[in-house]
Amino acid sequence: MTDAADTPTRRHTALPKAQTLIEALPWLTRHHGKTVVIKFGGNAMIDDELKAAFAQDVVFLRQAGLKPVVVHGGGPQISAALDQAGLVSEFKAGLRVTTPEAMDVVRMVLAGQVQRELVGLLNQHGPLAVGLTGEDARTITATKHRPTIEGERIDIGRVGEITAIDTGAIQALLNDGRIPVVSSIARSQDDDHVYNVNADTAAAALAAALGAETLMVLTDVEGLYEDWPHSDEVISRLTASQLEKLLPELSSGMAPKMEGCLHAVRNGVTTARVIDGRVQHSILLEIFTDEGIGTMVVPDATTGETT
Ligand SMILES: Nc1ncnc2c1ncn2[C@@H]1O[C@H](COP(=O)(O)OP(=O)(O)O)[C@@H](O)[C@H]1O
Ligand SMILES: CC(=O)N[C@@H](CCC(=O)OP(=O)(O)O)C(=O)O
Repeated sequence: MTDAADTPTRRHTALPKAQTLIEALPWLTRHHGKTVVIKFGGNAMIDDELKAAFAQDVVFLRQAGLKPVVVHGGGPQISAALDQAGLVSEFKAGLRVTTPEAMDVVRMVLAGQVQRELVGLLNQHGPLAVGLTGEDARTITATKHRPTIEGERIDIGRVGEITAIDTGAIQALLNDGRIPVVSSIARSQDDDHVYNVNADTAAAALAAALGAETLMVLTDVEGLYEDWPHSDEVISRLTASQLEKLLPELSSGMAPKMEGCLHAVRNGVTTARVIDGRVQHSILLEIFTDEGIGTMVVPDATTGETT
């Protein structure tokens, strides 16, 4: 009698699965115990299936022995809520002009809606995710940010420039096996109010402060385009110095992302990657296979292969 495990059909389906698992072994070994900060952009949260796949990937990383920290955005969601409240959305230097009334909406949408939804999706897999904002346990402290446009410093309201990160609460959650989900709102070092911080900037600052191995930024394009918007040729790899030269040419949402990547790799993070959040399971493909896509930024001194 033939053993079921030996039937041709069984061999046919089981072997490719085993090969896929074995292919992941070097990456599992390399990343075990490492902290990965994942920025999930508002524009990448476009449909329910993608959000569910994102949650699966993050839980997979946790179960594979990595320490994922999620920092989420919510730009489009904030714009929709402001619109509903009859408040205008205006961006200057890539940042939302945030009046005190707009700040209430930003806080409500990020901490009360987007973060809650992600925590809920992650916790469908177990009691893992804990949501916090930069206000909690003084995780992110900021002062008023005054960007310079055409040589002039401008006032864009309650937008924060990060002055300090306290990683204590996040480290405690990681040590307890939890997945922190952080909203990019900072406590003010100057008054009792709070500040709106760009989520890419917050993710990069947290990655550096946590000594993360990887910063992964999920967005709604394939990576950094060489000649945007004229071509969709993706730059696959950049050193910190090469990126620094490109920064002045970058516009809109890409500027804070790439500034964040530069900050991260200049402050101890081994790689910073911008990847396409519209591709299901893009996190797993990036971490555990050689199918990595998107743009990878590495520190200047890196000569060896980093995948
Ligand atoms: N060089 C570039 N390469 C790719 N995208 C760019 C570039 N410059 C600007 N962009 C714009 O940046 C957007 C991503 O930033 P953003 O809208 O803030 O997304 P997120 O919500 O993920 O943070 C892209 O959809 C694209 O419109
Ligand atoms: C100061 C500032 O611009 N804050 C952002 C915070 C959310 C964010 O960054 O969301 P995305 O990652 O989806 O763009 C905003 O108000 O839209």
